[in-house]
Amino acid sequence: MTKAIRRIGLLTGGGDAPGLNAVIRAVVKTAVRQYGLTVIGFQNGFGGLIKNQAREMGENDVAGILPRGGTILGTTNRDNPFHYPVLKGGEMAFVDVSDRVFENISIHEVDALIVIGGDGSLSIARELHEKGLNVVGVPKTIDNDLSATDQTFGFDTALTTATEALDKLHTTAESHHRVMVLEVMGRYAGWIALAAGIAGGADVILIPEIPFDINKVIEKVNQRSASNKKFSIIVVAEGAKPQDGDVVVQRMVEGSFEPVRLGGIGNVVAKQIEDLTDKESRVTVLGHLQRGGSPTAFDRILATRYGVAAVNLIMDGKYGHMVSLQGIDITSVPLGNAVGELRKVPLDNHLVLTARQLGISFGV
Ligand SMILES: Nc1ncnc2c1ncn2[C@@H]1O[C@H](COP(=O)(O)OP(=O)(O)O)[C@@H](O)[C@H]1O
Ligand SMILES: O=P(O)(O)OC[C@H]1O[C@](O)(COP(=O)(O)O)[C@@H](O)[C@@H]1O
Ligand SMILES: [Mg+2]
Repeated sequence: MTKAIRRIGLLTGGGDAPGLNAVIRAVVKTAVRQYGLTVIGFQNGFGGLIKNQAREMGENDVAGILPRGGTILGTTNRDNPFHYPVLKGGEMAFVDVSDRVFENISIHEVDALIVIGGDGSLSIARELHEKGLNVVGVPKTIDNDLSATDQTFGFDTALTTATEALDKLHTTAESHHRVMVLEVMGRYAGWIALAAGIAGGADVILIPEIPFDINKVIEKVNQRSASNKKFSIIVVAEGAKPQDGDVVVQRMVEGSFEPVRLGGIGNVVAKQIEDLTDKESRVTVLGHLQRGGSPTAFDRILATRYGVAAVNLIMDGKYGHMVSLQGIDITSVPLGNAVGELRKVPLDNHLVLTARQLGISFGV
């Protein structure tokens, strides 16, 4: 007979996304009210599970956090228990410390763990499940590039922030007859740029999935000038690249599984526009503003539904699964599916087709 569930663990991993607190709140409320469980929150992603930084969480601890951005548990994009940095003879080495995770799980008598994270955190969750831990996953990323769910929470808020930025850039672009470039997040997938570009009325959208030709971008700007539209708005994903070049790397983050941080393509595009046209151009890099602030109503609802469903998955004994949005239903998929291929923008996606019909240029 399977052991009765009395205590569950919870952590948030990877880059934060608006809505994490809404998931935490829903997990605690459902666990406590519906099933009479005790919830242990591990702090700072897998770091807390490795270093035994944990605390019990009751309904009072989650009061008032629904509209708050960030995560009250803290997070990190380091601290992989299967690839953990330690100093050995003055040199940094990466070792497997996953046994510590099992020790701490046992210290807190946790029967099952909920991991809220992106492809990285969910990959670790899958490995821990393969090693015998009762784990379920909740998908998060503002990039919306997890293929096993129709949408991740955080994306709608990031999209709203990017759209508001485009609205503001429009008024100043119009006054100064300038070309305004907005660089948004999205290292492998251009969902934020694409959706915000349509919602914010951009003239050019540059995404990682469609390498661009700067001459085509300039052609669009010049066409607009010729038709008496003296300004243009360009939205570019940080992972966009020219057909004859590569992505622009901003920095390397030591100790990170994926150390490359992108950024700077907006400046490259703006400089080329100034060099090759008679227009002035300015760049805005939206950066982490997209990851901060209060989640939209859509993200609060999605995150809440995910949190409730994750506790139900545990009670159903569906370990090694992740909650997933399929159409309007919350279902579950194996963690293996969740961390397979990233969901990039297909070239025949309805948003791409809509943009093309509106005359928005993808720089090709
Ligand atoms: N493909 C992968 N397989 C295993 N671990 C990974 C992988 N990618 C990232 N990680 C680890 O997962 C953690 C979180 O990854 P990160 O990409 O920052 O967040 P997210 O969970 O949002 O994808 C980091 O500790 C990183 O070392
Ligand atoms: O937190 P950092 O190191 O600045 O990372 C920035 C990256 O994180 C993201 O915001 C989200 O990525 P994850 O979903 O993998 O956490 C990317 O869009 C961006 O490239
Ligand atoms: Mg990741």
